[in-house]
Amino acid sequence: MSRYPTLRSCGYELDRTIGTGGFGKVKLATHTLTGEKVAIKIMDKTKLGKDLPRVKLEISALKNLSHPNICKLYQVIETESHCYVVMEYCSGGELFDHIVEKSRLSEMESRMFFRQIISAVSYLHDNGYAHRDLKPENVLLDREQNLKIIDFGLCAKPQGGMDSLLLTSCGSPTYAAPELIQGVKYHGSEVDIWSMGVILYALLCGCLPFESDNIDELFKKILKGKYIEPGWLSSGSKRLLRRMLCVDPLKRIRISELINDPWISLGFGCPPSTTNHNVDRCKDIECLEVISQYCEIDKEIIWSRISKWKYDSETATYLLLLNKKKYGAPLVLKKKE
Ligand SMILES: O=C(Nc1ccc2c(c1)CNCC2)c1ccc(F)cc1
Repeated sequence: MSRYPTLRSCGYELDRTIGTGGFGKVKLATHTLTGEKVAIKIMDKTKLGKDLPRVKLEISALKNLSHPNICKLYQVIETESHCYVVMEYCSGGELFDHIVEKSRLSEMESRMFFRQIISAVSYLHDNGYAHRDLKPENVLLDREQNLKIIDFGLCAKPQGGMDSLLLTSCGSPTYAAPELIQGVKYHGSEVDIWSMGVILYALLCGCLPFESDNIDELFKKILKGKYIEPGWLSSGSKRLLRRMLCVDPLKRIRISELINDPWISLGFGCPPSTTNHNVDRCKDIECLEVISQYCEIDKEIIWSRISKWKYDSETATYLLLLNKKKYGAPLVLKKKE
């Protein structure tokens, strides 16, 4: 009998563990009705303690966000003891492992991934959020090598909007901006730009710009902002890295300049897309028809329930059917036993 009977009764068949973190573990699972694979973050609420607000924050952020490069939330299941967060499965795993496998990426492949990060982060900032924990481990790949940002447990949506200052020092020091580790007030958008610079460096160089086993040494390196520029870097990529890994947040490149930087558009002829993406909130008659036939309920009634976006089993079934449609899988639901 599986250790999580709730999940089986909620329509998921659990598979192997694909990730573990401070909050709990992530297991691969199959959504029985659609046969789609999902990733389920399993958290023991009694053990979460001070981290419980982080989980709530991540869930509320994900409910408001819908973008092709942000990992999708399908369903939230809460019991007395556990919280289960059903997410989009990113079968390509961590971008970090992809870089390590190839030791470093070509300028073109780095640019292809980095444009997707820019698109996701500019969408985040336009919606008043700062991620604050951007790092290669939080950037996954789906089956078509599309990039997906995860882990919004440290994201901030400052009341006063993106121009108001934050103080909480958070995220991993290796990727954290100088002002964040100094504990001075900072803008969420500016620390995200710095972390994106660390990710771009990792893509192009296959290692990290600031590293040390000793935390004080690491802090000194970050505050100095000096890093090695390997010989293979083009002048365009060196210039961009210097603009992103700029110790003074006031002189650091802004997301609007980054989008229009010539290095970012090389070979693409246009800047990354920054249009608002709420495609998942659209009314898809075909998917509604499939659910309506399965439940034998009128599709307008189905839509009136789904369009409340409660992230319950109906939301999950609808979004997973949308997924199947997107990559041309047959729109069928498994017959009731
Ligand atoms: O899909 C996820 N992780 C994942 C998927 C595939 C693989 C891994 C992690 C790691 N090993 C290689 C294969 C995932 C998705 C959402 C999430 F919040 C956390 C993790």
